[in-house]
This record gives sequence, C-alpha cells and structure tokens, in this order.
Amino acid sequence: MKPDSQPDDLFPDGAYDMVVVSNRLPVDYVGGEGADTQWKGSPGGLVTALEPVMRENDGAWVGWAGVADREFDPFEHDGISIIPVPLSADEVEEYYEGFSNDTLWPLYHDVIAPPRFHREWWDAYVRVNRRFAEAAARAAAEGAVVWVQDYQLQLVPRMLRESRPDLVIGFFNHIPFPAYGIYSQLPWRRQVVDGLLGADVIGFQRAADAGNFTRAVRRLYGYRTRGSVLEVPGLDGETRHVVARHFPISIDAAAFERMARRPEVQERAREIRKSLGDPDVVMLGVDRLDYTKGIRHRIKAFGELLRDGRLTVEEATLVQVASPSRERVDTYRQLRDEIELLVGRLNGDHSTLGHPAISYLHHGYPREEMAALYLAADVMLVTALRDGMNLVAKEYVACRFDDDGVLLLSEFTGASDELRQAILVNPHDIEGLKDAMVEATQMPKRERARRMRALRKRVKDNDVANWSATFLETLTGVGKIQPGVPDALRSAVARIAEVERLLVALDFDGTLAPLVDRPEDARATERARAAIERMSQHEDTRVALVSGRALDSLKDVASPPVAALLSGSHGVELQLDASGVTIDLRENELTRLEQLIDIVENAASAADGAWVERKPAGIALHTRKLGATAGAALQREARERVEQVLPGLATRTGKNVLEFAVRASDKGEAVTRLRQHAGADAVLYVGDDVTDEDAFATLEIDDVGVKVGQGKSLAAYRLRGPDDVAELLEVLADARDAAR
Ligand SMILES: O=P(O)(O)OC[C@H]1O[C@H](O[C@H]2O[C@H](CO)[C@@H](O)[C@H](O)[C@H]2O)[C@H](O)[C@@H](O)[C@@H]1O
Ligand SMILES: O=c1ccn([C@@H]2O[C@H](COP(=O)(O)OP(=O)(O)O)[C@@H](O)[C@H]2O)c(=O)[nH]1
Repeated sequence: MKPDSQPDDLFPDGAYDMVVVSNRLPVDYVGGEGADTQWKGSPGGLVTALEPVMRENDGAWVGWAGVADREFDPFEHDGISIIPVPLSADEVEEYYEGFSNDTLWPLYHDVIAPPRFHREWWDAYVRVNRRFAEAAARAAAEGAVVWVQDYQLQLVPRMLRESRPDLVIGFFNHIPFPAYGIYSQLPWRRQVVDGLLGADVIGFQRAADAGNFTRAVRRLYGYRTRGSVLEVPGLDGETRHVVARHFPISIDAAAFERMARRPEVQERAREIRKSLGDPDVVMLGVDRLDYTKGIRHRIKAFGELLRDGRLTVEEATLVQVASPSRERVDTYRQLRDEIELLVGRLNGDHSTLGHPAISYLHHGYPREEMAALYLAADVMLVTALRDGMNLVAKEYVACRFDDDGVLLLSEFTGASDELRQAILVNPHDIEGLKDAMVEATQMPKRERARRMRALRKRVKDNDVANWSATFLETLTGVGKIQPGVPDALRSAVARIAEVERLLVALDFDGTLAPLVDRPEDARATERARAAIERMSQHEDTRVALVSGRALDSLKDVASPPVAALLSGSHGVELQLDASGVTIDLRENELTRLEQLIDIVENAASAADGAWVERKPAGIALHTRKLGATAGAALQREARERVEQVLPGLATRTGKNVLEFAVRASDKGEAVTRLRQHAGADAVLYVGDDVTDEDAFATLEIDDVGVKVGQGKSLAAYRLRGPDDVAELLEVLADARDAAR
C-alpha cells in the first residue's frame, strides 16, 4: 500500500504491507543537493535480483544509500518507495567495511582470506542492525511481511520479533553459510544464530548452506530439528517452528533476453568484437573485484595457455570486467594491485598490435553494456572459489537467445547446482582449468547449442519471480499454483528416483482422491492408482498411504495394493509388512473412548448434515455439509462439551472436520516409523491438509515434500489437486523405471 496525498504524508509510518530490508538500496548517492540530487544503480547481484520483485510488490525498501554522514528523506525511485538509513563514517568503517566485509565475508566464504575479529566492529554491527530494525518496524503495517536480506543484517530478525511480534519475518542469506568447523571461529557465533532464528523462514542459496546452518543451531543451542524445520522456544513458552531451507536466487531472464534482442545491443556486440581485433574466440569474465571470484586463477590459466602456445592472441582474447568493490578494505586493495600486476605482465609478454591478450576494465557498466558483452563472448568464464549464487552465469545464459556460447562454471558457485550443462570446473586445479578453457574454445557448434538450450530452459523455469514467489509462499502460505508438475519439482523427483530405497508416502483424501461430501464415496483417480500399482511391483520402492481415516475405512475406499504400507487414524494405526494392526487401548483409554463417543454423537445428532466417524482411538466430527458458519458453531459446541467431561484430550482440526483422540499420534510419527521400516534413503511425501504438516516437518534435506492446494506449508513444492498429483506419480514411476 502506498499513500498518495500531501508531500509530507507521502511515506507515513506503518503504511507498508511488504518491507524489504537490505544493506544496499538499489541506488547509491552520487552527489548534488535537493532536486539536483544524483543517484546511480548500486553494484552486485542482490540488487539485480530484488529490483523486479519490489517493482511488482508496491512495498518499501529500507537500506543504506552508499555514502557516509548523509541523511535523506524517503523518496520514490522507479516505482519503488525508498527509505534510506543513515550511517556515519565510523559505522561505514566498522559495520560495513569491518564486520560485514572483513569478518563475515571471508569467514562465510570458507576463509579464502583470513577473517579479522574486532570487538568494536561487533559493537557497531549490533548498533547498525538495531537502526535498520527500527526503520523497518516503523515502516511496517500491522501484520506486514518484512523480508530481511543478507549477512550484514543477521541480527535484525530477532530485534524485529521482539519489538513487533505481529510481523511475519523472512530472512534470505545471499552468500554461503559455512560448515560448523569454520563458522565456530566467530566469537559471536551464538548471537548471530539467535538473531537469525527470530525469522519465520530463513532462506539460503544451496541445500548445503541450509544444512550447515541447521547443524550450527543444533551444536550451539541443542534445539530439535526435523528436516528443514527447527523447533525454537518462543517468548511465551510455546515452540516456534522456523523453516531453514534453500531457495536458489535468479534473474529476470525475460528482461535480459529482451535487452539482448534489441538491434542496438546486437550492434554494440559486433562493435566490441571488432574493437578486439575480431579474434576467433572472445573469452569474458565479469566480476566485482573480489578475491572470492577466482580472477587470479583465471588469468593465470589463460597466461599459461598463451605461454605454452595452446592458444594465441590472434585466436583468443580475454575481456575482464572487474568492477570496483569495497575499495577501502585492505584485502581488496591488495587484490587490485596483484591483478593489475598480473594483467600488465601478461599483456607485456603476449599482446601484439591490434591483438590484446587481456582487456582489463576496472569499471562498473550498465545492464545494456553487460548484455552486449555477453553476446560478444564465445566463452564466459566464471571461476569463483566460493560464491553464493553468481548471477553473471545466469545472465549470460539468458542473453544467448541464439543458443550459442559456452559457459565455463566453477563448481563452488551456487549456480552450479542448477546449471549442470555448463563445463564445470574446480578453479584451484589450474591444469584442469586450462583443459576446460581449451575444450570450451573448441566445442563443436551442435554441442554448444545442445548445452545452451538446456541451460536456458533451466534459467527461464526458475527466474527471479519464481524465487521470490516460492520464498513468500513458504512465508505466508498464499500464492498462485502453476498447473501441471512444475519443472523444479520434476528435477527433484528425478533426483530422488536415483536412490536405492525410496518411500512414497501419500495422504489419501484431497491428494489421491478428490474431496467429496460423503467420505465413503471417495476414490483415488485412475491414473494415481495405476502409478501406485506400477511402483508397488518393485521391492525397492515402498508406497505408503498415510491417512487420518480409520484404517478399515481407508482400506475400503483406497483398495491399496497388497504391498502398500498403511497408516490410519493419524498414525495411531499402522499396518506394516506381515504384521497385523495393534493399538491395544488400555482400560482407562477404553473408558474415555466410550464417554467421548457419547458426547460427540450427542452433539452431532442436533445438527442436520453433521456426520461422525468412529475410529479405533477416537472420533471425528465431519461438518462439511453444514456450511462454514453452522459447521464452526457445531465444532465449538462439541469442543466445549468434550472439554468439560474429558479435559486435555488430544484434538485436531482438519478441513471441515474436528477430531478427538484418546491416544495422541500424528502423521509425522507415522512417516518416521514408515521410513525406518522401509529402510528408505529418501522420502516423497504428498498431502493437502493441515495434519500433513506434521509429516512435512519430519522430512530431511534429501526428501521431497509436496503440498496440494493453498495454505501455509512446510513443503517445498506445490500442486493444484489430485489430477496433478497423479501426473507427479506417473513422472516418478517413469523415472524410477529408467533409473532401474
Ligand atoms: O554491496 P556491496 O558490498 O557492494 O556488494 C555487492 C553485493 O555482493 C554480494 O552479492 C551476493 O548476492 C548475489 C545475489 O544473491 C549472489 O549471486 C552472489 O553470489 C552474492 O555474493 C552480497 O551478498 C550483497 O549483499 C552485496 O550487495
Ligand atoms: O560492470 C558491471 C559488473 C556487474 N554488474 C552486475 O552485478 C551483478 C553481479 O552479481 P553476481 O551474483 O554475479 O555477484 P555479486 O557481485 O553479487 O557477488 C550482476 O547482475 C551483473 O550484471 C553490472 O551491472 N555491471
């Protein structure tokens, strides 16, 4: 929501339903005063990724304007409300250059450079984080979503939760999260983890980063973790469920392609090649001048190829854009000197007139120029030693609408998890890197096109809109669900199809079978049944039906294959191989069950259309036919009556159903037991109801959870309904057959 009246009221407090908080604003202050104030786009991938998201969301962006000792009023930039946070010169030195970029940055990038630990830097970090948290809290409306970005602001989620418990808080870490052995060097390791745990959802670039964070939480706080769910004690004594998982960031792929297709950009690409002496092969590197990017390794490898005569400057030239970054931090200054020395030497040794070995450009360029450079480059070199994602790799691919060009990509980038058809390299292995560079220059056109098509599909399928939608859906539970089986889910299914032993655990109603008024009429779709039959024929794939229904009722409606494992009554009843079903209620449980049935049947008899379902350890009151208001009233009435006679009994609410049980269990316990029994290496769980959330919570990093329909969920993927679930099961059955 954005106000629109008097200039003074243009950015009132408490007005925004969506607030993004990041160290960088999308624009940096350049100079000028008042109406003449000059701004320019700020560097780095975070801004590239978030700008399109913010333009769509009509929210406020809270951040620093990139200059010390200046205060700016909120303003509007390119359709985005900007709320600047001021930093003093000391704070820039201690919080930004110091703690953020000389402590956390090298530590989180696997100590490629030594991190420096200074207590006064930490104090500044705490102080500045508080200022950002206060600015965000001021801007946010009641119940707003606040999305905090990156390592500079890790304490903000906790600070916000304490001052504004009404907010929904997300955090996304754009850089890697290191293994505990490295992270534990941080003197303030407990405070930082606690700061992050103030969020409801903590996003990382790679599954490995989320795993490292989860292990740090266990080591430092001993909190219980179940897959991507961390159980964190709340202020009120209740347990909060915090989700920590990967959401690989991306770019606005269509916008990059549109730019690359513009005639003037293509003309500029031709000009660039001409100005380089029209060599056969243009190689390109584009990076902030940062020691994590492996620029030295790349130049060294290229220099050795020229020295050894495997390449000549007439054949191949390297363009290296090294955009200025963090220039007052010592490590960055030294890096610049080293690179410039290296480039100077190499050019002196190898360049000829009209044929430069390396064109080194220490500037930041606008996006159009980047697109032209990408089009001009036959080979894109991304040789980072460690990189959260690396958007340059994705931008290169997005611009190559001609299906040409070769991407050479370090396996230490987040992008390498997705861009598998690149030539993947270990940049520390200089010989391997040299061979890969030669391979790239000699790759036949057909092979280039084949790889580029696959890469482009991947980048288009997971673009930045998809990234933010997936993150925000996990945070709020609301969003548009694509028809069919989305590509990201297909890839996840292809991955789990490769494991030796697989458990496919499926809820029944609303997942395999469309929801119906009379529960006894529910039937799984034909396609789902067929896919389940196919998978059940192989001993390495166990299919389990996990239902809230009593087991007998489940068997009646599902007619499961003989080999299927069954769980009924939310895990109270389990039918495993060759064993009957035992629940053996104790004497006092039986007495309570009789009382319970009496009360609930009594309450239901007063309402036309209400229906009760007896279960071995409880009873379910179905109110679907009553409509929302009458249904809720009856459920309230039944709950009160039960509470009077049998206080503290386990209850569970589902879609139009209220259940009471004399023995508590849940679908999460069922999945844990089924996983053990099946000896599964991975689990696929699909479910539509709130009670399926207990199952999603037990999923581990290599498992796949699919939520059917809308609603807040811990599952990483979504489908619209049973028809799409059937398609998913067919895809899995095919992939499993292929893997076998
Ligand atoms: O703001 P700066 O200090 O000038 O640094 C620029 C940005 O660098 C980092 O970018 C990261 O985010 C990218 C997008 O997720 C990702 O592709 C890349 O691998 C990361 O290094 C940093 O994380 C940002 O906070 C900085 O603004
Ligand atoms: O001269 C330049 C150099 C880089 N970039 C952009 O800066 C971002 C770099 O993001 P990446 O994720 O590759 O690395 P980061 O700098 O964030 O670590 C990309 O969007 C580039 O297009 C740019 O606009 N001009």
